[in-house]
Amino acid sequence: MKVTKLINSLKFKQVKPAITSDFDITMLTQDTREVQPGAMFIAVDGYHVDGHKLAPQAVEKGAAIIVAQKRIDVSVPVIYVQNTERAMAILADVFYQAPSQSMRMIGVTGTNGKTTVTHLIEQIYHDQHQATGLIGTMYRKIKDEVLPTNNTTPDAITTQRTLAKMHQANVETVAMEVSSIALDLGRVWGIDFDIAVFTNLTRDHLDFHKTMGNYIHAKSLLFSQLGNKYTADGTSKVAVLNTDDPVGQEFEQYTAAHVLTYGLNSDAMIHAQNVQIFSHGTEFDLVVFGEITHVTMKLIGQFNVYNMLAAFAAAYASGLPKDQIIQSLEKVTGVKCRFQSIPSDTGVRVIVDYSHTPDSLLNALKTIHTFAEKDVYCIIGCGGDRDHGKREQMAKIAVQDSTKPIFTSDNPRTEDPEAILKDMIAGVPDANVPVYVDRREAIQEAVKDAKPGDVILIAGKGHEDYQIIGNTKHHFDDSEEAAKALALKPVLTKN
Ligand SMILES: CC(=O)N[C@H]1[C@@H](OP(=O)(O)OP(=O)(O)OC[C@H]2O[C@@H](n3ccc(=O)[nH]c3=O)[C@H](O)[C@@H]2O)O[C@H](CO)[C@@H](O)[C@@H]1O[C@H](C)C(=O)N[C@@H](C)C(=O)N[C@H](CCC(=O)O)C(=O)O
Ligand SMILES: Nc1ncnc2c1ncn2[C@@H]1O[C@H](COP(=O)(O)OP(=O)(O)OP(=O)(O)O)[C@@H](O)[C@H]1O
Ligand SMILES: N[C@H](CCC[C@H](N)C(=O)O)C(=O)O
Ligand SMILES: [Mg+2]
Repeated sequence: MKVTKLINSLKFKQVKPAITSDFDITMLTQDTREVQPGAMFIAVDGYHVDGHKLAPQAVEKGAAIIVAQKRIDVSVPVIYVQNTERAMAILADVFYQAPSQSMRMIGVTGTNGKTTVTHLIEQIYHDQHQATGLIGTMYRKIKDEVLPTNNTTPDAITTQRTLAKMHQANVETVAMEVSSIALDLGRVWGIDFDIAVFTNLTRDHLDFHKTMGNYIHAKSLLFSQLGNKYTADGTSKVAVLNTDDPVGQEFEQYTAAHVLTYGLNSDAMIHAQNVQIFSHGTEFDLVVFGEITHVTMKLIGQFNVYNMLAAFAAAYASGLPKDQIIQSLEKVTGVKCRFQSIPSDTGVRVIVDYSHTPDSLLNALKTIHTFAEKDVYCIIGCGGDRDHGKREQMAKIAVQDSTKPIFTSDNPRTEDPEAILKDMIAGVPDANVPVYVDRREAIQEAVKDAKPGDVILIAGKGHEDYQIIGNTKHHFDDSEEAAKALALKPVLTKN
């Protein structure tokens, strides 16, 4: 793409020295390690490194022009802007030819349920014979092609590049997780969302946002940035809000789009009633603008009723027929390592779950209690370099809502695993909870000890196939460890 086209897309800037002849930009990047000849390098002042200091390195590697927000001394032209992250979002959208405008973009935000809801949405549109795309915690997915990801919501350039590939592959609908951190850092400024979904809000990421007020504000940006588009052909913008959550009610005020509300409360436009939770599924009556349909789903738990309602509402907002959406949702068996049982003939049910916040842990345990007959083990740790305040809370929930809590390590990252465990124990000074720093040992001991009829929840790491100790990722997979431990137990003979 010609450099002048990119420069012109930035309304307010200074170019020094002025460009005298137009030339081609081969790539956009914010990372010197990726620079190729003819690149536009965007300098970002990050948490660890200031990209401005690395601009000379980018030039050495062939960058043809730099975007900066601080004065720098380099031998190529510099585009000075107020904020390079905002410029990056705009430039990436223009460079990749605004792919989000050609596809139905559904953004999902909230503390818990984003990965689940995006997968449910993907399933619904897949069943409509639409080509789908997905961006989220586990991967980026273009139809059936799975690409790795570093972040739940990647940086603006990676996201726009991915969206462009999706558009080239004729993807029609994209379900995308939008994290509060991404919203705060402006990673999604360049995306034209059509439907924005709010799941719920409870404590998380306070290491980053510092206060719940800042956290809520970051989440609200998805709705305030949605804009408005009122048309008669069904392409209008819609904010899908869980109004059982007071934060969802608050967000009604922040959006100029149409609002579609959902929840268990009968005030919501789309709501569920008569919820019945079983050990292998959930049933409820779905009420859509007064019309009732009985739904039998394979996903377990009240929290999954909310996820179903969110996905249903998003698809309904885009104009899909109610009965077809329900058919898709009824057949979904689950999302990887979100409340997923490990098959075994031992009579012990092991459930791997990605609950790594107080609220999600509580929901997972409450759900287990609706069907557990005997002991409930809860193997739980807390991530290092993350909010310290949630450690005591999660420890308390494990002790209060399971009969056999076991504390262990999650991803200690650069923290001392023993110190993280101490923070957890401080939340339950009077409880005598077994502690295994080694997560493998915690799983082995629980499985060895459990009797038929018991349930073991292994919480916090879900699909992660690694454990981060220091700065190194070691292979570790809760499901794999649980299966190995279960294989050593006697098979239950049925009379
Ligand atoms: C706190 C945070 O969000 N950090 C993100 C940030 O990293 P950073 O600020 O530390 O970057 P840095 O290392 O200081 O580098 C600054 C700049 O210099 C550049 N650089 C750096 C080194 C070099 O040799 N050359 C170079 O050009 C970098 O490309 C960057 O542009 O920019 C990086 C590139 O975009 C992100 O990958 C990184 O996410 C890290 C991995 C992370 O862990 N983020 C978490 C907190 C996060 O974003 N989580 C959310 C929520 C998850 C959820 O709940 O589901 C998410 O969306 O993933
Ligand atoms: N609607 C919900 N309300 C509360 N808890 C939920 C909900 N949906 C899922 N959970 C719990 O949260 C865990 C994570 O679910 P999921 O991965 O769908 O959320 P997420 O928002 O994508 O999380 P992350 O921020 O880590 O990407 C699940 O394993 C489950 O225990
Ligand atoms: N996206 C979340 C995931 C946390 C998962 C948990 N296993 C942990 O490491 O704390 C984060 O990076 O905070
Ligand atoms: Mg997720």
